Amino acid sequence: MLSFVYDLQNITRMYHPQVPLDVDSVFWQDCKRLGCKENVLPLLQVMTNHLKALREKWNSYKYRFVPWIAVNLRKNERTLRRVKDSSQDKLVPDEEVAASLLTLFRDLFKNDLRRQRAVLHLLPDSSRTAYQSPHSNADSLKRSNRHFDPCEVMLDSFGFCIERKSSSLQSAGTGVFVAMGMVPKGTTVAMYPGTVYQRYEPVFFQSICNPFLFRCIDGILIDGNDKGLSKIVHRSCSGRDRLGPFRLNDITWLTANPENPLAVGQYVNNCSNEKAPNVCYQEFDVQDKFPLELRQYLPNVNYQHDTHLPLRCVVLVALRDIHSGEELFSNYYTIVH
Ligand SMILES: C[S@@+](CC[C@H](N)C(=O)[O-])C[C@H]1O[C@@H](n2cnc3c(N)ncnc32)[C@H](O)[C@@H]1O
Repeated sequence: MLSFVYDLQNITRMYHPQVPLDVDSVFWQDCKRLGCKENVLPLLQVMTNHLKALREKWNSYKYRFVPWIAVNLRKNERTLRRVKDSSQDKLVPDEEVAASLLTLFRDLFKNDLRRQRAVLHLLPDSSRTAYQSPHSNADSLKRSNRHFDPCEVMLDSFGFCIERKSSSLQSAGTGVFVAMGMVPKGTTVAMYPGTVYQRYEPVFFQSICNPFLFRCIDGILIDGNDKGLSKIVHRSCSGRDRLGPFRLNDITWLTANPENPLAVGQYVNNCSNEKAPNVCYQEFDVQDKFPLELRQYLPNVNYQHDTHLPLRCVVLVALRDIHSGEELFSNYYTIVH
């Protein structure tokens, strides 16, 4: 045992050279009084640090560990979202979601006209005129002369904007907050970006150590991880799906400054018994009539090229009015009865 303790002390010395092992501390005196031949204080410090690191890792991982979910879900009743039928999962109609996205995407497009010349050139006259039409209010006039930050555009279009920053929950990493303005109940607050996999498509390697895999009710998966293999796959699929100058999806959500400011929904944290959910996920299939020039802001891409299915997106919708400074919390688990 003592040799084991001795080894650990040497390890402590290697990793914590600042820990004085032979200090004549009160603790060491107590150890000696208890008959210990070695100073176990550094050993205890190392063990405490390791246990702390392990506990943090577990706290962050447990939400993906199926046995933990099975045992604990019912204990945390508040963290469950229950819907009677999968058809009742949607809080607001698809038309409302589409209208919100179109409003924001049009404003983002107008804000970026200088870079959109090649696309603009190929649009029918009516659409081109609509994007280039003189603006009515003073704010929009200013915008026509200057390129605004996407978050400013969002604030102008929706009356609020969101941002990523350190979560208000301990050891929950990054979260998403309402940075400015107020989000009315039923509004589309964010989008869940990522590569879309049909239920039969391979996702094993991308899923390793990946907390960003979102499973839709029908089994479609969205990989919202902005690092590693997931990032490479998303970039590759996005580069593949181009139509001349028309980009059909957005890859800037993989960076710190997404062109579509909604595309940070993958960073929304799970609610807890203390923090009630204020947003919920809602699936949204992009229809063929969605304007080609605005698809460049869609943060999702199909893994498979020749799928005839509409592109699956997931949006987060406000469950109540959410005020500036509040963090967004969703339900990671929806139970369909
Ligand atoms: C989809 S990610 C959310 C973004 C994450 N916060 C980050 O910074 O990468 C899911 C992970 O966030 C962490 N998380 C989410 N909700 C949490 C909560 N209520 N308490 C602690 N950790 C949480 C867990 O590590 C979980 O695996």
